[in-house]
Amino acid sequence: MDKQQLTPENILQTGMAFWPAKTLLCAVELGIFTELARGPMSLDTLRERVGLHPRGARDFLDALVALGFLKREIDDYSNTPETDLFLDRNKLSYVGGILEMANRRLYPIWNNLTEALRTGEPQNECKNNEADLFETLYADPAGLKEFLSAMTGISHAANSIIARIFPWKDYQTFADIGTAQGDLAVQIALANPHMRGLGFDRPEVGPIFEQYAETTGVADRVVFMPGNFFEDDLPKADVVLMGHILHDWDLPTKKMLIGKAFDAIPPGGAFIVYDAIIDDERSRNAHGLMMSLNMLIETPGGFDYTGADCKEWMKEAGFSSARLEPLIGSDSIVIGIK
Ligand SMILES: C[S@@+](CC[C@H](N)C(=O)[O-])C[C@H]1O[C@@H](n2cnc3c(N)ncnc32)[C@H](O)[C@@H]1O
Repeated sequence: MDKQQLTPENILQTGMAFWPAKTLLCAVELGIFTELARGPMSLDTLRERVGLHPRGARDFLDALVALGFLKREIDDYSNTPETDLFLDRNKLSYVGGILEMANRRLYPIWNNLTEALRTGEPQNECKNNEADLFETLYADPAGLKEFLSAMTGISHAANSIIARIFPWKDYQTFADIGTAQGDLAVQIALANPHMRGLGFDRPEVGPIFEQYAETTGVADRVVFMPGNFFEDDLPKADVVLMGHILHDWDLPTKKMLIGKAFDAIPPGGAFIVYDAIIDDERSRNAHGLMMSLNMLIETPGGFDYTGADCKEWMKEAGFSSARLEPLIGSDSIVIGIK
């Protein structure tokens, strides 16, 4: 290619991408979208409600307009249809939990990516102490709530699709392993009134799961089972699911969990694995590859993997077939049939 046709645009946009990211994350932290969900507001009213100094307020709000997250008509600011639906904390459709966690935890620890790349060591709350991440986060009730809500935020869109595209009519029961707040279990139950299931997770998660199942109206068909997948067998069900579980752990643990899933389902049963699965050529799913870098920063041995990797591990565990199905964005599922 002629050098004159080259531009540095992609390089500069990516290098400076923390500007728009941090602008949006601050807006979520400040509750801008929740405030504007009450109705359009002038600069001064909004500024006072969320506590902004006059100096940066106008540029901040107009930057959010220019980024496509707010609208401004005459002198009033309002949410866009997307920010009103997904970033108002008072709506069940809120996905900002993942952005709150990104702002408070991931943004500072990603500042140590270079160190993680040089040492191979986690850079989060478990840096230099070898503690279990979940035990550490869940020791603080606010940390527990933030993490579980973050999981709903990052998984909700894919959960709704899994609840619709899988042939649920052929099955009766499911067990979602490492269920967090339980959004996948809830979406399956909402979309498939004949299905009954459970969410399996560490005991601390129980009350938040149960409250979510109650609020969403499926508590009669979706229950919580406390457990530890290192010590316990997995609950028996026609379909076992693991969303964002395998990527947290090293290869021997991944294989152990796949083996436990195999033992938990009957012949003909299904095991659904769901992650930001990397394309087999490892050259297109940038989000999946960076999710793996997030596992480098967050865990001692976790990593994301390709569909081919996962299918091979399933076959090794005894599954008779395994297939990959893309979901939305960078997410895919791998379905193993026993
Ligand atoms: C990355 S989150 C994934 C949550 C959810 N499946 C999703 O996709 O949004 C991992 C989950 O595994 C759970 N978990 C971690 N260690 C566990 C263990 N030893 N036994 C059971 N669950 C565990 C955590 O509490 C957390 O809910």
